[in-house]
Amino acid sequence: MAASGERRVIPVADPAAMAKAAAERVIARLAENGGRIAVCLTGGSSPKALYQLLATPEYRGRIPWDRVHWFIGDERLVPRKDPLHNMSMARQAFLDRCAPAANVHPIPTDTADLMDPDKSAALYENELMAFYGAEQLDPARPLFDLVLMGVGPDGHTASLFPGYPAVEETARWVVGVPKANVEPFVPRVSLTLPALASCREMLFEIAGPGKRAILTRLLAGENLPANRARSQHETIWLVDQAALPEDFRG
Ligand SMILES: O=C1O[C@H](COP(=O)(O)O)[C@@H](O)[C@H](O)[C@H]1O
Repeated sequence: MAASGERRVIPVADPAAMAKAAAERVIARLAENGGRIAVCLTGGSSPKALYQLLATPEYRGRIPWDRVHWFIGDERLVPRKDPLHNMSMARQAFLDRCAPAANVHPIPTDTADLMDPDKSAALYENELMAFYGAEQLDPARPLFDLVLMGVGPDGHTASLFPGYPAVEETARWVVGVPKANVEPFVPRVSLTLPALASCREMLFEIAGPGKRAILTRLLAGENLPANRARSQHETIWLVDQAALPEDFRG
């Protein structure tokens, strides 16, 4: 196991192998906790194959669904039916078929007065604090058993974009992200680095040739949000061959 704050890069062949490797890590991490389990999901395209795999007979029976609670690391303030809605993607891929409805914890986005990122963030922060049972994170008792993450082409992770204040937040668990340098942009809500770090494992999935340029910068140590997102315990980057820069290929 990697020491606190360290990151381990695990190369995999392709997106299918990545989904399988990620699914095995999910199962192993869930098996370590005999009580109530908290998983923070991610949006984007990268985790979809993993989510679909978790609903297959091979994996479905290995997950203690009644004990696992599913949160989301960031959300766009769009209606639930919008394809950009991160939790809806996870619901369609596996949660709606497998998880008890009460164990799915979406960021609220679906009423007109909640289309305000700060309001939505405050509500989700309250929900997380109520679930955790405290308003301060205790390093000895992580908020999440597992946090899944992805990397955007500019080095953002969750909805923590380079150069925007949300990346520097140290007190809040969840913040509104009213703007960022992406087009088209819709207001977002994101867990902060301290909240995401409060986990036993942070697992990134990074795949495809479109990720190679940003991965080269990240592996060179550039100060970007995805490089600053580290678990207090174990941080794993699953990277497929197409995304891996030449220097790191075996
Ligand atoms: O904007 C987002 O992008 C990142 C990366 O997404 P991917 O499609 O490149 O995998 C994702 O982690 C985040 O949840 C999402 O809101």
